[in-house]
Amino acid sequence: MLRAIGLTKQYGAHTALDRLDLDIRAGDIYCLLGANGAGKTTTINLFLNFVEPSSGTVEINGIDVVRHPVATKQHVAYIPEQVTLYGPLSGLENLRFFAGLALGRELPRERLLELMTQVGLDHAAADKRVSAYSKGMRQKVWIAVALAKQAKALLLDEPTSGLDPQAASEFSGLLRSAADSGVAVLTTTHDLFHAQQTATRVGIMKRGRLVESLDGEAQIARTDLQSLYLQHMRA
Ligand SMILES: Nc1ncnc2c1ncn2[C@@H]1O[C@H](COP(=O)(O)OP(=O)(O)OP(=O)(O)O)[C@@H](O)[C@H]1O
Repeated sequence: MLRAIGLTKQYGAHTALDRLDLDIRAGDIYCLLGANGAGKTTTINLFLNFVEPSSGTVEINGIDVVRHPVATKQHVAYIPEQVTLYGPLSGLENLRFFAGLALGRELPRERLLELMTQVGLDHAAADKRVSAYSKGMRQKVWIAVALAKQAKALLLDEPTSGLDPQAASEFSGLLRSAADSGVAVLTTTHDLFHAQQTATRVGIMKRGRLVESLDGEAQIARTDLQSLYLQHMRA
């Protein structure tokens, strides 16, 4: 679903991403780890066509992102670190607006409420102004937009930064249910605990290169992720 082949991004003489190969399938939750500047956000930005590759290929659902940027965007939802919503509007009104933009049609209130409930926002919360929402609640609205859009792939940049442990755990649950319904998830994170709890696959990046891959929950569960991570950072 999310595929990178020899994906490389140069900024002048600096190689931000160096021949990345990734194949993230429906149902995967792929957590990309790495120090500041390792190339994680660059990877997400390439999938979103925010930047163009210097070489290599990037595909969503088998479609080339560079050649068909509009078609590929229909299959993907993106949740940035800082979620932008309209503060004076309620969560439900925000969902109506952003889901409407994504779908090109307005969803009825019952469907919007159903989506809000699905992401753990009850009717009272749905009708509250977003300016009173916590970061976790704001992210839930974006997950609801992704569900409304029936996105096949979900891209997230450091989604748990600034979330308290309970909100982060709820967020993990939402990612897992999205993956269980066949969504391919790619998320960057510095939160090793979140990765260990949530991922079905883990990649560790260093200076633009993927230096470690863990495949499957069993392998992740028996790995001391922190030791492995620090070992790579020290090497
Ligand atoms: N627009 C740009 N122009 C020049 N260099 C850039 C640009 N964007 C990113 N870089 C460089 O590319 C490298 C990778 O950056 P990237 O943002 O992908 O790292 P990251 O792993 O997401 O880091 P962080 O954890 O801090 O978010 C860094 O050295 C960064 O300075």
